[in-house]
Amino acid sequence: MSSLTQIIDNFKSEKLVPDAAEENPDHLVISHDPDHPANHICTLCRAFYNLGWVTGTGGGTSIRKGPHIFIAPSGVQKELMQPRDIFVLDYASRSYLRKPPVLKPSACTPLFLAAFDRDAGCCIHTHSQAAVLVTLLVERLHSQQGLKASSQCFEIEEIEQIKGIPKGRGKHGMLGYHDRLRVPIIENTAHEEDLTSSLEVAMNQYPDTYAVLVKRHGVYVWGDNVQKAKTQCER
Ligand SMILES: CSCCC(=O)C(=O)COP(=O)(O)O
Ligand SMILES: [Zn+2]
Repeated sequence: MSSLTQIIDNFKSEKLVPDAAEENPDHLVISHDPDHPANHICTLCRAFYNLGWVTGTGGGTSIRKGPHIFIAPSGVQKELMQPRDIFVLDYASRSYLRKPPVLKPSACTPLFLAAFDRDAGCCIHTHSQAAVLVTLLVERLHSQQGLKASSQCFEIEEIEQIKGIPKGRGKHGMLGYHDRLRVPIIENTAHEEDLTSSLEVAMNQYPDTYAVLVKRHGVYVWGDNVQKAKTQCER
């Protein structure tokens, strides 16, 4: 090591010169790798917009990579986001390592964290019209049958697509064609973040689920990694 490098390193280790990384956390979101979470969130949200899932600023995606959680900003057109717009949270301390100026982190953040607390690697929230329609249909069926609103759940079997859904957390393999997929439905709230406690209750009541429907709103889907969350959401 040259003596100059050594002097610089000594200065850095004594914190006499701040690391460039400490001064400017942009390195956390700037990468040429398309699979870097900051790039991946933007690519996924553009695709989800084209499916009609995140229109009108609604919905979003969050990815966990190592100690970091990457989160989209709130109230922006999700299909137009750039990596520089992405927030980075330290999962352990729940403190922000990078906050883009002016923007606020997604209102879905506490719900995304509930999925990460269940070992998810990615959580996707959509306002898919199919998801909203399912919640309306189940609501109608329940009221026709005089059932309690608090116990609503979408159940389906003998449909090819459920073969792409894992049996459950800690369980080996995927559901079979004749298995029954159960997706709990929670009541909507006026503010997204207020959904957190009922989402957590549903996650505990249905420990095998990888999705929770939100009545008259949309769906949260998570998976062990980005690919699994995306494909499970598409089903
Ligand atoms: C018009 S969207 C209302 C809030 C909402 O449901 C949502 O999913 C948006 O979350 P954001 O990430 O934009 O805070
Ligand atoms: Zn929403």
